[in-house]
Formats: sequence, C-alpha cells, structure tokens
Amino acid sequence: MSVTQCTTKHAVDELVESYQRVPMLIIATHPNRERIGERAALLDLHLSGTDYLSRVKPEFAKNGNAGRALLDEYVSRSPIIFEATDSGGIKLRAHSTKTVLTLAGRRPQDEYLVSEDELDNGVVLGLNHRIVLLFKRLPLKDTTVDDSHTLMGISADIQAIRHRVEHLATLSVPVIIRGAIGVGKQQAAYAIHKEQFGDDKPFISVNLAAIHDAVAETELFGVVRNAKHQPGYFEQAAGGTIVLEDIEDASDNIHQLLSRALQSQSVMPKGSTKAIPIECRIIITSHQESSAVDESSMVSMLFEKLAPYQLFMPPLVQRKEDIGLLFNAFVREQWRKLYPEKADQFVIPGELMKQLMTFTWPGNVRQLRNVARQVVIDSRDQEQMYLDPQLLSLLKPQSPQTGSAESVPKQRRPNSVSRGELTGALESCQFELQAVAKKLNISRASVYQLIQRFDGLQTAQDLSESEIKDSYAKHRGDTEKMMWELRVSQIGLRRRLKSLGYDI
Ligand SMILES: Nc1ncnc2c1ncn2[C@@H]1O[C@H](COP(=O)(O)OP(=O)(O)OP(=O)(O)O)[C@@H](O)[C@H]1O
Repeated sequence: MSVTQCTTKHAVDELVESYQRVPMLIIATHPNRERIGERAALLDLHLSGTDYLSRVKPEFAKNGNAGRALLDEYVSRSPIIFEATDSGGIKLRAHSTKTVLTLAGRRPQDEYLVSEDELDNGVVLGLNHRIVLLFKRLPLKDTTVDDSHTLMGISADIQAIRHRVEHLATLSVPVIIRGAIGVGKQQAAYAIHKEQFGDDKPFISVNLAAIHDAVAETELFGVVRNAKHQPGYFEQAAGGTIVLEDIEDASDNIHQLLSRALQSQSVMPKGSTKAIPIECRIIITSHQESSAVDESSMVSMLFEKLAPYQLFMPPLVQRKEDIGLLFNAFVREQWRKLYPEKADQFVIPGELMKQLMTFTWPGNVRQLRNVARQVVIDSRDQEQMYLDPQLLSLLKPQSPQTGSAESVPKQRRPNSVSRGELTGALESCQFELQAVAKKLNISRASVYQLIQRFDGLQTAQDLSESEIKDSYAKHRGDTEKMMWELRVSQIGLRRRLKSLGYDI
C-alpha cells in the first residue's frame, strides 16, 4: 500500500507544517536534464519503515507540478528496497533488480547500509551510471526549482535566502553577506539589487583589499582637482547599489573612512568641503562566518552598528542538493557560448555527477563553475562530455572540512604584499595562483586581485589571442617556454590554448 493510500492528507500537511525532515530522493542528473532538481519524499519509509525505488515508483516532482516516476528504460521495474533498521539507519537492497545501484565512495554490492549521519549529510546514489540521485533527509516543504533565477539553488538554505532577498529589497538598510570564498556573496548582493532596482541601475562592486591607502579616499569618495569633480565609487553607485567586498581585508585607514561615511551618510570628495549624501544601497561582504571578531575593532563596529541585517551563505558541501542544478546551468551557459551549433546537446555522465556530488568544494560555487567551464572546453570534438583525467583526480572525494574558524590560521592582509614579493612568489611557484596564495598566506582571490592591481602582471585569461599566437609560434607549442615568456601558469595557458583550438 502506498503512502498516498495509507496516510491521510492531514498527516502529510502536519509533516510539512512541522518542518520535519523526511528521507528524500532528489534528481542530480537524468538523461532528460529538465528533470534535475525533482524530488520524491519516501514517506512510506519515514512512516512505516519500507519503501521502493524502480522505474515506476516513486513519483518525482517540482514546482508543484504532477509527479512522474524515473521512467528510464535502463532502470528496472523491479524495485530497490529501502528498509529502516533498528539502529536508525536505512538498508538499501538491490538483490532482485537488474538496476545497477552504486553508492559513491563504496565498492559495488547488492546491499548497502546508510547510517543516520550519512542520511543527514546526503548519500549519492547512481542508477546504471545514468541517473544520479541524492538521498538525504530534508524538510518536506516544497521548493522552487528555477535555473534562471539570479540565485540558483533548491536547498532549504538558498530558498530561505531568496525569501530574505525579497524582503531586504523592500528595506533600504545596509546588509552584510557572510560566507566562505566563492560561495555566492556577490551573487546574493546582485539578487538584492536586481529585486530592488531591476537591471538598469548601477551595481558597483569595490574590492577593498585591492585599494591602496594612498588613493583610497579618492577612489571611494571622489576628488575635486582644478575645479573638476571626479566622482568616486559611492557617487557612481547613486540610485543603485555599492558592494564593499571582503571588509576585513581592507586597511584600518579604509575602515575609518568607511565608518565616517556610513555614520554621517555622506561622503566628502578629496579637495572639497561639500559633503555629498550617500544615495545608494550599501551591501558589505565578509568571509568571516560570524561576527565574533574583536568586538572593539573598527570592522566589528561597521558590522554591528551599521549593518544590522546579515545573510549567511553556507558552503556548497552543506547543500549538495544544489550541485546538480548549478552544474547543469553552468555547463549549458558555456556550451551555448562555445558550441552554438550543438545548442543544448550534452549529457552529464552519471560518473561525473557522482564525483561532483562527493567532492568537498573548498572553492565553493566559483570552483564548480570553473570545473563546468573546463569540462565544456575539454569536450570539444568529443562524442560525449569528456572528463580530463587530471580533473577527475582533483575531484576525488575528500573528507569534509570540519575545522572551526579558530583552527584556520589567520590570513595575512593582501594590502601588505608588495609588488616585489608577489613577483618573487609567482616565479617560485611557476605562476600557479593557488601555490602563490599558500606561500603568501592570502586567499587565491586576493592573489588574483593583486595581479590585476600591479601593472605588468597578468593571468592566462588576460592574454590576447595575438600574444598567445606569437608565443606559440616562437616556442613551437612548448608550454613551459611559453610560461616563462608570458609569465602565466602553464595550466591556465594550456586551457586558453585548448579553448582557442590549438593542438596541444
Ligand atoms: N546561487 C548561485 N546561482 C548562480 N550562480 C552562482 C550562485 N552562487 C555563486 N554563483 C556564481 O559563482 C561564482 C562565485 O560567486 P560569487 O562571486 O558571488 O562568490 P563570493 O562569495 O562573492 O566570492 P569571493 O568570496 O571570492 O568574493 C560567480 O560566477 C557567481 O555568478
């Protein structure tokens, strides 16, 4: 008997209302990519201890639409059986079905035991290497699956942030968005901006770590020189939004300038005596996870007094259910750009999705986006989506990072890195940004920003096609020699060469 027969609507409504979490299957990839993000609650498993998964059961649905089963010809009608165990775990039995069931990180067998903890964190199931499902305990409450939303995601966290974004767009208070590197802080800031102002108002992002003290006042507040007024970032953002990025990486001088401006709600251009009111929405981003920093510091003051509204973006590893949707959208975006003639003709191999779902993503959504881009570039002239073995080894499952904020060594301020020090580190690390970041004890994003700031430094992405062409011809495609001439990483260079169609 199915749960729809044995459970009253009232009981299901109660589960929804109580935000109780129930075992859920979510489609991470399916030969029909439109189905990514559909969910099926295993209510029979939750309520009576047994449930089934086959070609025809359960029904998966999204956005309140009618449900449909997996309906994949390779998935058998004979079910995989899910059974609750006395210890609180779930046994998955695939003895009497032709469907090949695999669990990421486990050797293939007919029976698997999933512990309670694993179910809370999410277990990745593969069906015949074609379909990948996330098996996770989640709230029953419906979510919206929309891969055209500025802030994509089906996790309860992202859905809650989307609601708060809508609310914040109606208030003009400053907001702090916290979260680790690449987690989507800028994206959330843009979502607030878009919700409030639409697309045509200024959205100015200021990387505070990249501003030198000597020019900070001019860049932020503008300058009056020879009776000519040159507006700063705050004025440029008038009528729209200014995002002050990574506030804790800014110098004390910048903190003081900002504090004064935010308290007086006005800016004073250098060389002027006339204050100009701030007429933009202010969003501050921070990679500190909590406000528990030195309470007397200027940063804390900026946080607590001037930006009482906070959004926290959780790391990607805690919201695995978003990975399928995000990866599909990123691949589609790149695919359309690079292979317009093949439109949307790509399939995400189950094996790849399994690896994506079990990786810990220290660089979060940005890293996922980069992997998507590389997979698309590497798939040129391949029958199906091609996976670079190097990329595969990078995506080996890693143990989740459990370190608390205290256990992470404090990073150095990027502003304290001189040009000479950066150049030396780039050379000794053969221009690999990750290695340079480690050597200098700053974030990879800061290395990148410093490269942009100092004249004469560049990354492979900044090279023009003609520079690459000339160097390629001169060194007959030897990428090591090209690296020393162009002074960019070999991996980045190889990627650029591949994307430009060079034979390497
Ligand atoms: N929920 C999301 N939906 C769509 N794209 C996203 C989402 N989250 C992040 N991205 C994309 O991932 C990349 C990194 O996001 P973003 O720049 O917002 O991260 P961040 O937290 O501000 O990073 P950093 O700390 O390094 O400044 C961007 O290309 C962004 O467009």
